[in-house]
Amino acid sequence: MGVQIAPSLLSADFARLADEAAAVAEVADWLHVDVMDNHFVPNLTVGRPVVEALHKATTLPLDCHLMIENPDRWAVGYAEAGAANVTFHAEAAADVVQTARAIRAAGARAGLAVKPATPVDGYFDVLSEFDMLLVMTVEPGFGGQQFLPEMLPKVAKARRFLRDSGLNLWIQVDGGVSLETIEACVEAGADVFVAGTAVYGTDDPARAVEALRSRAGAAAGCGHRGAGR
Ligand SMILES: O=C(CO)[C@@H](O)[C@H](O)COP(=O)(O)O
Ligand SMILES: [Fe+2]
Repeated sequence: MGVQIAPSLLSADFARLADEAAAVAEVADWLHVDVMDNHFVPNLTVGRPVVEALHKATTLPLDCHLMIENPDRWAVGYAEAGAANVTFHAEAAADVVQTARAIRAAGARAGLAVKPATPVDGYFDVLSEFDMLLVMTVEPGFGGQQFLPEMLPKVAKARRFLRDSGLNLWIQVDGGVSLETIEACVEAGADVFVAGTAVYGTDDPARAVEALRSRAGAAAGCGHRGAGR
């Protein structure tokens, strides 16, 4: 599995989402859409109608990160809306396995996200139900926060477990990922990189994606687009 770069629209211009998606369409692997409900996190962004509209507006696979309560009820709707990946928070779900199965049955990949304070070990026994593990490298809720390097051992531990058990999941990192932090993430075992500020906070988002890919690819030894499974 190669390096995947997923620019986060959270740092884009919300009045021009289709244009912002188009700006990275030739160079990104996925487009990361942060769904926040103002309950699970103290911020409110977009929901299913915007995901449906984006699905029509871009060819990029949509990587939906649900920061919402009761994903057991709502997550499947994002798969039905056309998301390629639907990732929900372990802390918010009553039954992570049932929810993952519902997402997969609706045709999307399932992702499990953990907040910085949540140990990952408690979920090792359910990872076979998932396509991706998201290790948050900031407290979820806002873009532009400082990367938490103390999350890297969590990534490394998860990668070791996946290797030892022969499971083929992506490990995504999200929060404060930049040219300064991406190499350490690769070295810890991450292979999917969400970047908001480091992409849309620049004058040239496409170039920023390419720079992140080349730095991650150099550290991983395989950076070309489409190198994923
Ligand atoms: O899920 C989140 C925030 O909760 C992220 O996806 C942010 O959008 C990342 O933004 P940067 O830290 O890259 O600016
Ligand atoms: Fe996110």
